[in-house]
Amino acid sequence: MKILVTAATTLEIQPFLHFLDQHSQTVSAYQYRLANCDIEILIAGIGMMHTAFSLGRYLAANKPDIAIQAGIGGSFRHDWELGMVVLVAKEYLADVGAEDNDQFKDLFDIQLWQPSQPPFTGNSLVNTFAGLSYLPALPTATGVSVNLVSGSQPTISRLENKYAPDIESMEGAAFHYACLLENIPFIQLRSLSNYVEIRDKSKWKIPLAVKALNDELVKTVETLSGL
Ligand SMILES: O=C(O)c1cccc(C(=O)CC[C@H]2O[C@@H](n3cnc4c(=O)[nH]cnc43)[C@H](O)[C@@H]2O)c1
Repeated sequence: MKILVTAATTLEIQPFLHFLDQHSQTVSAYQYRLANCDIEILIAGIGMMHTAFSLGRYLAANKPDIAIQAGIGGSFRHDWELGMVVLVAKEYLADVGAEDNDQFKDLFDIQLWQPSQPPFTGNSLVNTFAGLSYLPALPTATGVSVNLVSGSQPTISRLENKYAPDIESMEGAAFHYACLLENIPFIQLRSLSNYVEIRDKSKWKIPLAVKALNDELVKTVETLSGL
């Protein structure tokens, strides 16, 4: 089995890379052999443009049996604790569109995209989890992907009213889009590093989120590898 693990930054999956260095055979840079699995790492960069380009280039030359995106993200849900890990079931592109005075309209609203045009289901990018031999038992979440991290009450309310999101990231939608178009079974794991609120970096819990994310990533890859 060939597994692709992709992240925006090395920092987010550093403990997983350490695990691979200790427990697998290194084939070449960012390529490992663990039990009966080939594992490739793709550090795609922050944001949807970087993710789409990196993944598009990778998937043009490779066909993994499963792709896993691992990253930290912001939570709209204040009843969810920071450090919790979720499985993202659907993604919205939440800041691509047009402003109409004080209203935001996405590309479906202004009919530049049609609902359910491939690979969308309605106006979202849905993971049916088809073709996966294992699915981590985690809470599922609805994600919004943005270019501009939300940090004002009007923006947060707009996103909550329009998409009812649980979490926010800067890459999830690009990952879903690429995997759906290429028919690659996929899993997006996100751990909650912060709440989506007026920006206060001092409240972020990045080390906690990275540890929880990587514990889950190791478990997932070990299970997929039959360990
Ligand atoms: O300094 C900032 O204001 C800032 C804002 C968002 C993210 C960062 C990062 O350093 C991490 C980038 C990475 O993290 C994901 N992420 C984490 N929290 C959020 C969020 O609340 N909204 C959107 N993205 C988030 C994101 O996917 C990036 O890859 C710094």
